[in-house]
Amino acid sequence: MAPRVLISDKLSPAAVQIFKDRGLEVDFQPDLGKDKERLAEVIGEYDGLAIRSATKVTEKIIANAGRLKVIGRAGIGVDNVDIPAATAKGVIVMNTPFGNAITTAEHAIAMMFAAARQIPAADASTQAGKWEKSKFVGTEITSKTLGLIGCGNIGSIVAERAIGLKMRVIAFDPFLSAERAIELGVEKVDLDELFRRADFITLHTPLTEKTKNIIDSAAIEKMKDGVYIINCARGGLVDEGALRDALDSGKVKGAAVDVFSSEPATENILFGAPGLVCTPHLGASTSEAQENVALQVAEQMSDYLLKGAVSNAINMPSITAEEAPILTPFVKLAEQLGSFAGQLTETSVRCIRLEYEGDVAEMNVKALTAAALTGFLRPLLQTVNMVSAPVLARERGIQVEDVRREQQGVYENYIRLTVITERQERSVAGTVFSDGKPRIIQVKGINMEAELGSHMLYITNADKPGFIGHLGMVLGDSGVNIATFNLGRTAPGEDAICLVEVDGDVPASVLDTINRLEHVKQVKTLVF
Ligand SMILES: NC(=O)c1ccc[n+]([C@@H]2O[C@H](COP(=O)([O-])OP(=O)(O)OC[C@H]3O[C@@H](n4cnc5c(N)ncnc54)[C@H](O)[C@@H]3O)[C@@H](O)[C@H]2O)c1
Ligand SMILES: O=C(O)CC[C@@H](O)C(=O)O
Repeated sequence: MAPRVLISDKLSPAAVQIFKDRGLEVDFQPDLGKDKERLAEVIGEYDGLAIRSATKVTEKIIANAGRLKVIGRAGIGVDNVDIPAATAKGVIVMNTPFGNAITTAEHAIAMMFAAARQIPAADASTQAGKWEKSKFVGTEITSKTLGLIGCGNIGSIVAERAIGLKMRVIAFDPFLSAERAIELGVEKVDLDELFRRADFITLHTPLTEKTKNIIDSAAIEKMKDGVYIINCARGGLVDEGALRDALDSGKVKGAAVDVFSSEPATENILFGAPGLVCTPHLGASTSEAQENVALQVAEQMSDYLLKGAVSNAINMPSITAEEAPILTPFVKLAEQLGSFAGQLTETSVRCIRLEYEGDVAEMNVKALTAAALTGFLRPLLQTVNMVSAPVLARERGIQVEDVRREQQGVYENYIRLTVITERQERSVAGTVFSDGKPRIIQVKGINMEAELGSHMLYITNADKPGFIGHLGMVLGDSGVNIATFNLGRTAPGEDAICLVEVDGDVPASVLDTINRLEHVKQVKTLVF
C-alpha cells in the first residue's frame, strides 16, 4: 500500500504534485492544522504530515499518530513541533533549512529600510492626502553599523546584503568561527559590545532558553540612543513590553517586527507604538521561497517513506538515497547484534560499545549505532526505532561508544557490539557477506558462522561427545524441526555455543528438558 501523507497547512500545491508523482497518496487540507481536535482525530491514518507554522504538532497529536513516520516542516523553525514527543514515538522531524533563507534575509533588509524611512506610516499618510514631508525624516543606513545576533544561514545572507549596502557589520554568535567571520567580512564581537556599537540590530537565532528575551530592558539600556531593532526570527527573542517602553521613550527610534511572542498576533502590546513597523510573519512568504520549501519537503518526505533516505532531520542522522540501499544489510546486522545482546542481557547496562572495522567503518556509523540500539532496546520497548533509540538509551543512563578501525582480520567488514553491565562484558560480532546477508561470526569471543532466523535457540554448554545427539533427540521427540545448526567452541572439550534455528516456538517444557541435559549451562530462545 502506498504511504499516505497529510498536508495540513497552506503549502504550495507543488508539494501535492511531487507526492503524487512519487506514487504517494496525498490529502491536501490546508486549514486542517488550525483545527486541533479534527487533526487529532484523523492523524492516525497517515504515514507523513507536511506542515508550515500554523499546525501545532503537540504531544496529543503525536500520541494519536499510530502510523506516523515523518513530520516535514516546509520552513526552518520547528518550534511548532513537540520534538521530544516525536522522537520518543520514533517519528522523524525534518525541515528545509535553506529553502527560505534568502527570502527571509531580504525581508529583514526590507524591514530595516521600512523602519529607517518610516515607509508604512509615510505611505498611509500620503494616501490619506496629507503630504507630511517634514514628519518623515529618516535615517541613512550607509556607513552605519549593523549588529547581527545570530550569523547562521539567514544572518550571513543579511550580512552579505548589508555589506553591499555599505554598512559595517558586527556579529554576536558563539558558534561563528573566526575564519567564517573573515570570509563574510563581519567583525565578531561579544553581546555587550554589539549593544554598545550597533545603530541597527537584527536578530537571526532560534528561540532557545539562552536566546529568550535576549533583548530585554537591561539590553536596551546598553544600546545607543536612537537604535533600530529588527526581528524577523522568532517572537520571544525580544521582550515586547521592554521594546514598547523604549519606543515610547524614543530610546529605540524604530523597530521592525515580523514575529511575535504569540501568533497569530491579532493584538499585541507593541501595536500603535511610535516607529513600529509590523508584518504578520511574512519573512518566508515569497512565491519563490514557498515553492522551494514545498518541493524540498515533499522530496525529502517521499525519499524517506519510499527509500529510507533521511535528510535534514532534527532527530536522526542523515542517510542519503544513494547510501540507503548500501546501508540496509548493515542496518539489519547492527539491529540483529543489538537484539541478540539485548535478549541475553538481564542486569542493568552501563555501556554499549560498537566497533566498526573495514569497509563498514567508512559508512554512516551513527545510523548503524542507532540501529544497534534499536535492536538492543526492542525486547524492553516494543515501539523503539532508530529515531527514538539513542534518546531512550541516554534516558536509561546507557553510555554509547562507537569506534572505527581499518580491517583487522579476515572479514572485509566487521561489527562487534559489547554490552557492559554491572556484572560482565558480553560481545557479539557479525559481518555482511557479498550475498548481502548478515551473519553472526562471534559470540562471547567464540567463532561461528550463523545466519539468524526468526526463531533461534541459544545454548551454552561444555563441548562433550554425545551432546549434540541428545539435543537433536529432545527437539525431534518434541516435534521441533531444526532449520539450521551452528556450533562454535573455545577449544576441544571447553566452552561451546550452539545457535539452532528452529521452525516455530519452542515450548517451555522442551526448554526445561534441554536445560537438564548433561553439559548444558544455559538455554534461551531468541526471536528476530
Ligand atoms: N520570519 C520568518 O518567516 C522566518 C523564516 C525563516 C527562518 N526564521 C527564523 O530565523 C531564525 C534563524 O534561521 P537560520 O536559518 O539562520 O538558522 P541557523 O541555524 O542557520 O542560524 C542560527 C544561528 O544562531 C546562532 N545562535 C544560536 N544560539 C545563539 C545565541 N545564544 N546567541 C547568538 N547566536 C546564537 C547559531 O550559532 C546559528 O549560527 C530561526 O529562528 C528561524 O526559525 C524566520
Ligand atoms: O512558513 C512560514 O511562513 C514561516 C516559516 C518560518 O518561520 C521558518 O521558520 O521557516
